[in-house]
Amino acid sequence: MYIFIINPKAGSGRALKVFSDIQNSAVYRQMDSQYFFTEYEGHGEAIARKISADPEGKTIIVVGGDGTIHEVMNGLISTEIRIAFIPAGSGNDFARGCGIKGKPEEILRKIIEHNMVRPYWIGNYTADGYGVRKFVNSIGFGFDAAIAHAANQSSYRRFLNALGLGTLSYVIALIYVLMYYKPMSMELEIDNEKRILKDCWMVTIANHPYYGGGMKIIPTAVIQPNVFPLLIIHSISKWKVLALFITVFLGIHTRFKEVEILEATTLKITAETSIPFQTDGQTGKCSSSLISKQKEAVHITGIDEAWAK
Ligand SMILES: Nc1ncnc2c1ncn2[C@@H]1O[C@H](COP(=O)(O)OP(=O)(O)OP(=O)(O)O)[C@@H](O)[C@H]1O
Repeated sequence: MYIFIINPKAGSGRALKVFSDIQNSAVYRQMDSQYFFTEYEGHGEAIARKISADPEGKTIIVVGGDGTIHEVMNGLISTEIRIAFIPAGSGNDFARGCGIKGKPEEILRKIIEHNMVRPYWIGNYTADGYGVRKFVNSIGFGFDAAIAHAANQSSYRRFLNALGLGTLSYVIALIYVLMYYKPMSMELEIDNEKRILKDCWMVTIANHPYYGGGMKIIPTAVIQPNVFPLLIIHSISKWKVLALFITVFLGIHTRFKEVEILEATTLKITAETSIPFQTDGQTGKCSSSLISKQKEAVHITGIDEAWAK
């Protein structure tokens, strides 16, 4: 049984058009399927929780953006269920990271005909000691989270997303946040080794390279169990941060001496003040967080042959 979860708001309404095209396709008519539209923020999580309570023989097909797949993964109570993703959001970094390519109908055909599955290890995090939540693409603390927050709040984001210029809204937010943002003091405990960074701009952990609608924030990130890469930017001038972010688009920002890329199995972040954070583009604030990888992989289907393992 294939169960679609569609976010009608994703991609400024694009998910509705994508799902309507899917329903008109020949492949959809052959499928034993059901569908649910999300009706409010967090509804994707509630639907996924209910479906995955009885996972046998089921595949959830998410039609939406990174926020929708984030909700669905957070709702899963079993990793036995298969997950497929048809990108219809404005960023779609999860699809890039997993090698989900092609037109919606082609992806649907791969889901039902190729039957290939790839394990994917999502991340766990806590914020201020509250229950464990999951991140699918990345979690970031500091400057990048402040940018994501400003972009999410902006009036121009919807308009630019509708024109397919989602990354431009990120760039505008970046310049705006750069004007007022001040680096923070953070204590990092990386696999039990403590470091105090007095002038820390950002710390980002990624399950695959893509971020902010196609930027390769950690170009070397690979889908793997147990270990995650973390990128730290600290002790850098404002103007150099701007230069650094321009080079993110070329993937050469990691050559700056102020950029460190490490690997860890656990990371604890603490700060005296509240730090902005973003998980898969959704934002919040906290003064402590613990990050690790979920032990069991989730099973992703609908991927390109070259990516299947
Ligand atoms: N019916 C709804 N009304 C309002 N918001 C909704 C509804 N259903 C889901 N949402 C919210 O929509 C938000 C945005 O969804 P999503 O991130 O998938 O799309 P996007 O922002 O266009 O894509 P991306 O994150 O890839 O840029 C999610 O955080 C989700 O909670």
